[in-house]
Amino acid sequence: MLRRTVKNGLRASSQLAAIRNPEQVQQVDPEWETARPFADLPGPTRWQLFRGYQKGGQYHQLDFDELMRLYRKQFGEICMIPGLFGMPSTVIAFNAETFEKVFRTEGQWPVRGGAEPVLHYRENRPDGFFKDCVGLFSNGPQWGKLRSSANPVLMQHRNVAVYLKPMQRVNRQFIQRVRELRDGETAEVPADFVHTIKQLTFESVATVALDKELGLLRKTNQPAEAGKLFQNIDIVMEAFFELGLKPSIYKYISTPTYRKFSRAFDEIFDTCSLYVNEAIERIERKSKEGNSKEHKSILEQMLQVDRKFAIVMAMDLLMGGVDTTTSALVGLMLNLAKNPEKQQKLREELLAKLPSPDREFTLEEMKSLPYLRACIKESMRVYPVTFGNMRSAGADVVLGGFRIPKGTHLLMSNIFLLKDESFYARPEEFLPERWLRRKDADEDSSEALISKNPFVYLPFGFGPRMCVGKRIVDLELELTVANVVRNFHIEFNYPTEKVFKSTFLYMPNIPLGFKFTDVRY
Ligand code: HEM
Repeated sequence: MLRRTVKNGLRASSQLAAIRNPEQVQQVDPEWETARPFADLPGPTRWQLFRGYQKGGQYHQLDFDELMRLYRKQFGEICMIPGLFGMPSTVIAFNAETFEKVFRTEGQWPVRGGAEPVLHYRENRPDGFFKDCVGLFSNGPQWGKLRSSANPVLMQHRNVAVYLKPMQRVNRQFIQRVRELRDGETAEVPADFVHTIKQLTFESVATVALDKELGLLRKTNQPAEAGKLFQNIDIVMEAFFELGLKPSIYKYISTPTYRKFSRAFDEIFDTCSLYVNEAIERIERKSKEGNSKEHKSILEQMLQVDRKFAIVMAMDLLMGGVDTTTSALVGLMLNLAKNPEKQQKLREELLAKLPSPDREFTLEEMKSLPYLRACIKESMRVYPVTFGNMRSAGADVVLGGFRIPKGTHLLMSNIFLLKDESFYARPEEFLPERWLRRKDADEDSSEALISKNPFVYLPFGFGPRMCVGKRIVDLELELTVANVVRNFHIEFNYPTEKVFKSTFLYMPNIPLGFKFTDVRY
């Protein structure tokens, strides 16, 4: 194999450099010859791990981040966790220099593991529907082809305008729903409010992926098949973490969890196909009537690639876009509730742009809300949505002084760095100011408050494989939080210890009895 120096690749200064120049990878690390062998990586033996997971063992029933904390304490900044029962062995790394090196050498088609249950289902579907279109959770050239078709539709700024109106409508329904749900006396919403937030994020993604308002936020007459789709996405996500993160024999014998997962997936497939077919009819009808929109919807643009692509993308967007955004929104509402002076500062920024309650944001207005953006960024630092990022090594690299062969599964966990004083001053505080540029800043901002290393904070991943929903989620979070804060004072009068439980994602784990009182204009 042709081996070149890795130096140039590691010097690249921006994410774009790696995206534009995949040739920088496939090189040999100059430290390789002197590094320690892979087999010397610290970590538990298979037996210690197996024992540890049994009842009474040290790893038994630990939350994901408790487990990470313990591994780090026991084995240091990099360790090797052997695979059990068909799971791949995984190297876990906790420092930013390692992350940078992995991302800089990830190659043209970065490989991310962890989605095996989805791939297993799709590759084994009897009708072979997914044979030549496995979806964005695949790897290699298959993924590369799909992602090149998805990027121009989903990652372009000019397409953001397409989401604005439907998301505004969903937002109006959500505000109305909060008013219906809150208690007449206490103004608190019910403990299961997370369900309503999930409906909101589901509706928001569906307006993009299916070009359809599903009506889940309505008080009555919620369409049955939309409710079923919502439920099935929930089932799939829960089973996905169970099958993907815990040792399981589902690839060899269909376990009850796998059967539940695949049944839900069958129904998701049927409903998404139905909605896409409806959309095709709608679009054709409009076109015949000479009524086609100037700006094509996302689904119309995906249908231009082909029908199968549109269906698979709709499924992937629904899977990727509901729990993640729910977690981010809950975190942000909690941070604003617990920091009323920051909430008020945000409200002042919003009301300065939109002094009247019944007007809606234009795209132009959305562009100049620096404090809102800072609040969102800071909230995902305080309450991260994922524990970090995953890759398979794209080349032979030296990490933490050890040789890591190409293809090794890597889990890069940044959760501890986000709360580390050497990266973020006053790390436990919610300080949106730390993300403001100098011109928007005040006394609470300081360059010293924020990490200089761009690899510490990567909530949406990195490079060509980064979150394909990034543009959607930016608009969705900005619009939703802006509308909630200009309509309501948010309070949360309960403790916030252990608010989130971590599996692969951090999901809310306590009753969410937020108090919403109307803002008086
Ligand atoms: C706050 C919300 C969100 C967060 C924190 C988030 C985070 C991430 C991360 C970390 C990745 C992996 C990136 C990498 O490997 O480099 C990812 C991938 C992905 N996300 Fe998101 N995401 C969010 C919202 C969304 C939304 C709203 C959608 C859909 C509309 C979405 C769809 C996807 C898909 C399909 C992938 C796989 C992309 C690929 O592998 O090519 N995500 N996301």
